[in-house]
Amino acid sequence: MTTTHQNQIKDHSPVCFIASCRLPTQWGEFTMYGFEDVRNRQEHVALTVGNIASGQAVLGRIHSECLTGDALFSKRCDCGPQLEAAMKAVQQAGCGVIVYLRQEGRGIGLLNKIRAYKLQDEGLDTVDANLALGLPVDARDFSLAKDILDYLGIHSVQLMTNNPQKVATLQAHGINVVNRIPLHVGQNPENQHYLYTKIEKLKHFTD
Ligand SMILES: Nc1nc2c(ncn2[C@@H]2O[C@H](COP(=O)(O)OP(=O)(O)OP(=O)(O)O)[C@@H](O)[C@H]2O)c(=O)[nH]1
Ligand SMILES: [Zn+2]
Repeated sequence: MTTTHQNQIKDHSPVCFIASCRLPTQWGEFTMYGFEDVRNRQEHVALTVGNIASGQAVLGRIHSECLTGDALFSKRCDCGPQLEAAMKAVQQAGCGVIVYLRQEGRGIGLLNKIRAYKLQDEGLDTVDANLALGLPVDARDFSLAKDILDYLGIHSVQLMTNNPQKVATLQAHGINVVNRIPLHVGQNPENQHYLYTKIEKLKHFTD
């Protein structure tokens, strides 16, 4: 199906709404909304529960794609357990949103992330591995999340994250982050150094 101009979220937005459906999961049912970034045909989704457009601050997470952690059970990171915890929390609250952005590997893509993982196997940390490849430490564009939240009628969130940059960037794009909810799950011996580097170099909250 081709994207039509009238699905565009806003005049200036590169994101188009395409379709929505039910998504039953082991934790309960979500509504899944599919979006397309017309610049690069990248596909993103949002999962919602309950009355998200009431004007109240909505419990939410902006999750970045991590094929290895979200789908392949990798212990190198904490992404899978964070996604699971966020989906459960939204279901328990009876209202909320998960915006799932397909910005794999902090935006460098899956194959570059594998290259970065190889350098980490040889001793570099998650930041220096990206730099050694001549790639940005973090190439994600959170403005897409703003456009998707706008489409859903959400202007204010209680954000589940440990990443101060994510909060700051969302605020800068006009999403009111009224509260940050720590999300410390999925620690294991394999991701100990990775989590340490996020705290030391990327200044993630330890709470
Ligand atoms: N380049 C690169 N990306 C990684 C690595 N490990 C995880 N990622 C990606 O990092 C993204 C998750 O970002 P994180 O920095 O772990 O956490 P965050 O989403 O910014 O912060 P939280 O909201 O607290 O989870 C996903 O896109 C993963 O694919 C790595 O070693 N190298
Ligand atoms: Zn991950």
